[in-house]
Amino acid sequence: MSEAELRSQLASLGKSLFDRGYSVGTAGNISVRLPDGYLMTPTNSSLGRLDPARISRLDAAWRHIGGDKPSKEVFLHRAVLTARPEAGAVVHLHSTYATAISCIAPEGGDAEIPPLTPYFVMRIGRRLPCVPYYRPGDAAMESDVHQAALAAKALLLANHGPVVSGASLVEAVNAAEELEEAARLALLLRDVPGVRRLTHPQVDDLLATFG
Ligand SMILES: O=C(CO)COP(=O)(O)O
Ligand SMILES: [Zn+2]
Repeated sequence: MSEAELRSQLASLGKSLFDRGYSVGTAGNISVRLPDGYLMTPTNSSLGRLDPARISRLDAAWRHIGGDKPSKEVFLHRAVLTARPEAGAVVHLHSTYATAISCIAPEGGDAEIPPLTPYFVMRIGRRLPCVPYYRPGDAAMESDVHQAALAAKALLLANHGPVVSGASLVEAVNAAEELEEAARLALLLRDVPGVRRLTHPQVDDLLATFG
């Protein structure tokens, strides 16, 4: 896809996420890898009202070279995109249920989202690390996020929200939506007795087929 096409896809997917309540106010940010740099949502912008022409442009060294000032979470996106060379995009949201899980999960450990349905396993995988709390935009988070991203496609920022990567922008958005649904199911069924999880062989089969 051309840069112009990616800019308009970013604006329309941002609006779609916003319109369905995955992001409120100016929460969340999205980055897309280009052959010679990155696109990033501008800081303090609503995902629902992105102007394709004003989306921030960074060069291959992550310097701001065009558009509005980039998200304060540049370090977060850089940590994930450098850890995962196959990733083409990163979506960070404050979506309600995944954020709720980020307030329960052990800092520095893995979030307990049971494998209840195939699509969570297919889109996110086996692990969901929870990076210890940092102030939004704190450059000090980069190393912890990088470590977590080496081990998993998606992670949680403690008491903040989910960060999801994908091979393309569409795949990252799909995975972020799937994570939100899995988090919602996990909380809905948290204290319900007799919940059936996918078995280890079922999870292995999904990862071997779609992983
Ligand atoms: O989600 C956010 C901070 O974590 C939003 O920050 P920005 O508006 O700088 O992208
Ligand atoms: Zn945030």
